[in-house]
Amino acid sequence: MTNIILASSSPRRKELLSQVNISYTVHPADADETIPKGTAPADAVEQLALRKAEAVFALYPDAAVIGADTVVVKDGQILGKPAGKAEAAEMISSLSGTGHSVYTGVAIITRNEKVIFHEKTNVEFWELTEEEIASYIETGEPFDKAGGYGIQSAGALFVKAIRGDYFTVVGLPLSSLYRHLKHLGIITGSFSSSKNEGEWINGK
Ligand SMILES: Cc1cn([C@H]2C[C@H](O)[C@@H](COP(=O)(O)OP(=O)(O)OP(=O)(O)O)O2)c(=O)[nH]c1=O
Repeated sequence: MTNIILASSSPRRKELLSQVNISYTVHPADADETIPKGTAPADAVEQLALRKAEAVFALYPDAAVIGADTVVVKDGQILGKPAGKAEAAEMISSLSGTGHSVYTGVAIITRNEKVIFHEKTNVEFWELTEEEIASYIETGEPFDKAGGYGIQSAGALFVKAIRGDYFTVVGLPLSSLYRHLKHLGIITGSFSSSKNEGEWINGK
């Protein structure tokens, strides 16, 4: 059985893999996350996911390593994590009352295979008041999240409609990841009732 390693520091990605009882450990990737200006969103998330997976695969050549990257795209512009309150306010205001896309790229690397894919989910926000935006920023939620919001927490209140996999927005498209892992023979199609919490093997 191939060991699965999640190359991520994201507590959400870890929680998501635990939710579906896939056995795994976590080793955050130390990868350069800069991408050339003008890179298309789908290419950007795939390249970054691959970089993260490659960085960790170099340490565990017998494992199946999963890397992922998420960005928000509004009017063709890629929004990563806001650097401060002003940028968070700018990002969330730009999403208010309109639609945007969330792209998550995933790379799976094993000794014999390298699979890279992305999923896209469209999200529509209600019109938000300045007060809502300001008080949301005070919660501190925006700063480690692409686009400055978390759909899985209070950011849920901004969402009018969603089309696509919810989990792509949270940071790991679970059902397509499962299908790829099964296709590669890394997991089987059977489910276990015991929850796997996933040990940190580095960092946290
Ligand atoms: C839009 C959105 C993003 N996010 C998160 C998912 C990702 O963790 C983060 C985007 O940053 P990423 O760079 O994709 O991931 P990360 O830095 O958190 O973790 P790592 O690179 O170590 O894997 O934004 C949410 O949690 N909820 C949301 O609704």
